[in-house]
Amino acid sequence: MMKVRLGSRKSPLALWQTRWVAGLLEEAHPGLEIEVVTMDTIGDKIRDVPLPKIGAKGLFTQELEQALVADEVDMAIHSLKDLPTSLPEGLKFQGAPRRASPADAFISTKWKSIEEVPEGAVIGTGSMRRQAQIAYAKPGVRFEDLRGNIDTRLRKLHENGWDGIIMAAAALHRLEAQEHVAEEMDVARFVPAVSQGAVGIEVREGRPEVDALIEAIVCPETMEAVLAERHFLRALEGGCSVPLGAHAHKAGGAWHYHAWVGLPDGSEVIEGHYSGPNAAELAHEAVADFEGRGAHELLERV
Ligand SMILES: NCc1[nH]cc(CCC(=O)O)c1CC(=O)O
Repeated sequence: MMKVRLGSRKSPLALWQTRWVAGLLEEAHPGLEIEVVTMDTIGDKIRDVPLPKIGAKGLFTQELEQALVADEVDMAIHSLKDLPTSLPEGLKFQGAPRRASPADAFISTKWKSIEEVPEGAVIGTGSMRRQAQIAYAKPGVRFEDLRGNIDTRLRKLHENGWDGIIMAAAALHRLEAQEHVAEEMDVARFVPAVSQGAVGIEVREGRPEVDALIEAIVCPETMEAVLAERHFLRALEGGCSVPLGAHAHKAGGAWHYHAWVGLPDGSEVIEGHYSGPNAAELAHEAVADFEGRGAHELLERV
């Protein structure tokens, strides 16, 4: 009988995701023994500084990667959105189970939808992408930085009397906090972050027995989507936190790819839609198109 150690952050969302992966692995491999090893990351330890100001990549993943390299865990379980597109030597992104909703959720007790929010309203978000997309859709809205786990964010919404906050819909579903959601935002307007809603499994290279365990729980359609989205981020990334979204999904037998970059104040935006039989090819098409339209130069101004 084989045993695997899963590395996880300690936040309620991270633990939910790790236990979900553990359950899928147990179901696929009866008799497999699983241990969950929890740890804090820099992102967990530094709670009061806006993430872009901390300035490093992999704020929520580095300690898990160190545990992988040190052979203290066999798999690191991440919100795939938090996993940088370039990984340390010897590590690889090996798989993702079926993705949940990639959408953002609007949370408010004052307004039923982001559309209703008036000029001068205050929205809490720590994400440059969310700020840029809302500023573009709703000029005149103001922003406050927001960090912390789900409970902290909901508490700040109420304490500060803000008009709303934005969080990943998947996170709220997983923690059964949907009652707070005013609206699941339209992904056609508010293009999700790369890999939002997906859980990613990172492993050491050269361990085929571990790869084989993961193979059984991977969703091929999810993998095609998230790899295509990660390609766009990797090609265009200017800094540690960028106002960039990419969303690939399959519908009606074809892949649809939507890419977005903008300035944080929403004053300039580049957006593209691509369709075809293969998500990876659409990602390459999107990168070439965005490069030709000055996306690197736009992101350098952020
Ligand atoms: N570090 C932020 C982060 N990383 C992953 C999630 C949510 C889960 C997901 O997108 O898969 C969140 C919170 C949020 O975006 O509101």
